[in-house]
Amino acid sequence: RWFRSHGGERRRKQPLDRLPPSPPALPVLGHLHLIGSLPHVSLRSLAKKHGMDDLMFLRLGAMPVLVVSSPRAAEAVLRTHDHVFASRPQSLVAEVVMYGPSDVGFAPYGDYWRQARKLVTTHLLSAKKVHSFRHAREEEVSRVMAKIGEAAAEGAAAAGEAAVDVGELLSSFTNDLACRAVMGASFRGEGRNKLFRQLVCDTTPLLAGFNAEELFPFLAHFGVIGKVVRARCERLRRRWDELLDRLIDDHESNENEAAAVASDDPKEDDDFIRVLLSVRQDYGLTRYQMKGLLFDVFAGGIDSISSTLEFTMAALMRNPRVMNKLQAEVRSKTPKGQETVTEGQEIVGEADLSTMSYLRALVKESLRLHAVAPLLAPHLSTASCRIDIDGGAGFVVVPAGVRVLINVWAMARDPRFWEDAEEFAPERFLDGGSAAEVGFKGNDFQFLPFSSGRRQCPGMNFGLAAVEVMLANLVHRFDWEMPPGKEARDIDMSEEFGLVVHRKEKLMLVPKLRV
Ligand code: HEM
Repeated sequence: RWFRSHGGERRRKQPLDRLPPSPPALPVLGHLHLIGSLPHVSLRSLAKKHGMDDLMFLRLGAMPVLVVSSPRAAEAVLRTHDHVFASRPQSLVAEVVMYGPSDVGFAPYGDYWRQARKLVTTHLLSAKKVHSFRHAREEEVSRVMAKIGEAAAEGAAAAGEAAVDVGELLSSFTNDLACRAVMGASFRGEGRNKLFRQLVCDTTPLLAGFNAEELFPFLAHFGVIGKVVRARCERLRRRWDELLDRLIDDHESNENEAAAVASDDPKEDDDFIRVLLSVRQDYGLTRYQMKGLLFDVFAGGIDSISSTLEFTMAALMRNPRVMNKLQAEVRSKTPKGQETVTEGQEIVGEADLSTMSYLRALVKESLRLHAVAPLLAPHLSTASCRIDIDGGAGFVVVPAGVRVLINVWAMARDPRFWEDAEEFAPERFLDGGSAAEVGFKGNDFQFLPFSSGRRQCPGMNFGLAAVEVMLANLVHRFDWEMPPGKEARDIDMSEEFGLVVHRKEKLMLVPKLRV
């Protein structure tokens, strides 16, 4: 229905329910054949090619999709009409693996999500709670520094070059950090950290979106695909249950803990399971819901931090000018002999980071060019919504039940909003720079690595604290070189799409102890 009669006896034609513009589509597939292995890149090209710079309406198989490609359209969706677009598409994977879903990330917009999110932001991921984990973070950083130190010493002793797999080191660091936050210092016992790491690796490919059963839901209901996916999800769910139930049981059966939980409000440095046990009654939490909330820490927190760190190290290697400036800042602000000593290692402590403005600008620049969630997580419209981004001239109507992909990657590289958009130049975020006022909080819609509005990442403080302290230490203690025969300018920055985008190629670097 494009037109309806309007205005009584004199029938004038008025536009009605004008969907956002759409490129030509094929039967059955819709626009699916136009999406390559990196959907954010394909969607940017498609929007450009057809001049659909703000909003574009697609059909991927049976799935209606709204693509948002400009800051003003993002503002309309994430701020003006946030309440309409704050839900999540439901899927078999979310239902089976995420307990309902009972986690925050995949829960549909509504009372449960509101309560769960309040719990998580108040008790698990608040700035105060993140600060209380600073010693734990410093200890985990010290362990990584010790490992790299050994590799550097081996390389020096053999007069050779001992390259380390930077991604492997960093993902084991963030996995251990998440385990420690969830279950406390005992997380290495029985190799629990390794079990979680394996489980996260096996689960994340299923969460990437664009699964066949979501694109063609009739397959999930009637076909063999549905059965296969369900069986796979149920196997994973059993493994999550086994690990999480054991941890919760251990916490519950510890007599001291039980007493503390019964009598006290959560304490500052309590691990997440203890916190959840202590607020369980206030929030009326079931065990399934507790497990759902813990799931988010592993699904949301591990890869996002390690991938950010790995892309940043790769970008630093390709830009020696920036690396030198960062090292100069970190080293001058934490001179030798004034490091924090943790676990026998001299490290840059978190207290030293507050004056490192170049470090903060660098993290912003890295997340601008390498947002680890380039399309955010998919949003879903829960009602029909009239969007007016053109001051009255160009309103469109988005129906209920449409999946929304916000291409923050494209906006962060758009020359209309950034000076020298493809340049890696942290200076733009420093005082006097062209993006000096642009921050992480979601008020600048051309820069949304943590999103904006109701569904904005609640783990931002947790994530940034880990990224900053690790980066500062990686460049403080070591100089980094390429393995023999390789040039830094040849480091391939290609990505692999998923719930979190990863580097396609391993980053192998040679650490040299700073002299
Ligand atoms: C550098 C690190 C991180 C980045 C760049 C990042 C980015 C994001 C993004 C882009 C979203 C989607 C927002 C949307 O759909 O509008 C998100 C959601 C979320 N993140 Fe993060 N994140 C990071 C770290 C973390 C950490 C450490 C945790 C938890 C420990 C976490 C927990 C979550 C949760 C629970 C959601 C879902 C929120 C909701 O649906 O209400 N994130 N994150």
